[in-house]
Amino acid sequence: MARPLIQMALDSLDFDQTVALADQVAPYVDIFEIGTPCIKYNGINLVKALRERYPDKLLLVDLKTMDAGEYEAGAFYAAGADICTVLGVSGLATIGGVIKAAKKHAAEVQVDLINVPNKAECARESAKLGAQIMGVHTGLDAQAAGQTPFTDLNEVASLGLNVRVSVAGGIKPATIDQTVKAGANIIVVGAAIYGAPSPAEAAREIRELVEAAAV
Ligand SMILES: O=C(CO)[C@H](O)[C@H](O)COP(=O)(O)O
Repeated sequence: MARPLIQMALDSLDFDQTVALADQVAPYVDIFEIGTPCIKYNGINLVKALRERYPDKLLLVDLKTMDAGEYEAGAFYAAGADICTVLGVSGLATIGGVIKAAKKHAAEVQVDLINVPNKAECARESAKLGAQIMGVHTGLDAQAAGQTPFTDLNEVASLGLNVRVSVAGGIKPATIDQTVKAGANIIVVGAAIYGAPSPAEAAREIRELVEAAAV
């Protein structure tokens, strides 16, 4: 089994803290996600800063675009994003717009299935349009209400679509094994790393657990 990629969700609002956190976990993660609150607060200059600082890392900008897909995402691809996210609930026109912008920059699109009623249908239609990554995602507010992404992950991963499946939503060391076994290709971790006493140690532990589960 190929090792799933590890995506660090950089969800701080502070520019310098975000860069410092990226520096701490860089040896252990494959993708830096500039989280939605972070990108809203810090803007495109943070994309440019992380692109320059980490030319070899994958950079995902969690725009969660809801409208004007090509217009909104284009600037972030131009600034160096490898992947931008678009909400599945936005509709196929907006998803198609982000895909159009991505193609202009040889970049990729993740459709965030958060709060999508029929995730299988949205994933199928988005894949037909050319979206490369389906994001199974239990958001922070849904987590606070006790929800997890695992049922949705099993459903989307079992569709057999020619896409990568990303999973986010409270992933922690205790759930890494089941996440890998369920077929996730990208594992997103935020609070379990940035909320740890040592984010570097937490990221190292996550990396070791992912490698062990993928054997
Ligand atoms: O996109 C997000 C919230 O909307 C977070 O980045 C995502 O949920 C990962 O963080 P955590 O591991 O803390 O759930």
